[in-house]
Amino acid sequence: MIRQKIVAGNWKMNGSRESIVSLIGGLLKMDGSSSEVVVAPSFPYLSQVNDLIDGSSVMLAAQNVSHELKGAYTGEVSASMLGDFGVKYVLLGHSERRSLYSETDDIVASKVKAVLGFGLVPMLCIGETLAEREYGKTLDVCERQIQAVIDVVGIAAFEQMTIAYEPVWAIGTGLSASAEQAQEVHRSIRAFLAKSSESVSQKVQILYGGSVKASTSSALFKMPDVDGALVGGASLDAKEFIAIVKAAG
Ligand SMILES: O=C[C@H](O)COP(=O)(O)O
Repeated sequence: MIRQKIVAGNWKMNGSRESIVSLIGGLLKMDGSSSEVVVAPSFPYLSQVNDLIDGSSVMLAAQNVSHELKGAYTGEVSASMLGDFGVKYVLLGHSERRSLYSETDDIVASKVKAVLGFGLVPMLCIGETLAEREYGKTLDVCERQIQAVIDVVGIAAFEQMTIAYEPVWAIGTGLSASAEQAQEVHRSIRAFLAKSSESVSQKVQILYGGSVKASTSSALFKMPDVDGALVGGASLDAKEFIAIVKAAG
């Protein structure tokens, strides 16, 4: 099955009104791409970015959401609010949220449910730490993180989702997984999904994230089960990010 590639830039807690005008200005000069290009600014900039990308094919993502739908939850942002600002994708379960903000598999699953309820697309981030890889637990961890979501929303919901495999040891370290290492895990994730539904496993886009750069991206994108990239640091540089999008085709 042919799956469209997605190249998503997770800006994390970076940027200003000014830097965003220049970054999006750079991205909009890009020639047409057959891949879907997505940017994920911090909450305060969603509206600005939504205006700047209006009329282009660039899509908007949020980096987090509340699992609650509305009410007395000071400081939280709901899925319906994200929908109001043109958000299509929501990153969920990023390892920084899991490790720094104690997001458990159950919390991530409830966020996925909230996001799906408003017609947005969860981008479910999964991946193992270095210690887990060294103990041979990579697949156990990825499968546990996915199963927690299947248990709450069901396998069919994965047709409306994307998965980002991001080995924690590769995030922000400059140590990208090799294309072969990524392919091996992506293939196994798809095989795991196939145990619940073959057709869903073939449709779901599985992105790789972790120190993706233009120089390493072409090899990654040649892998049959790598359907794009979730890019952190390199997405803050328009030239580098465009080069990654071009590598995706
Ligand atoms: O969401 C993106 C990942 O955390 C990757 O970040 P990175 O490209 O800076 O390693």
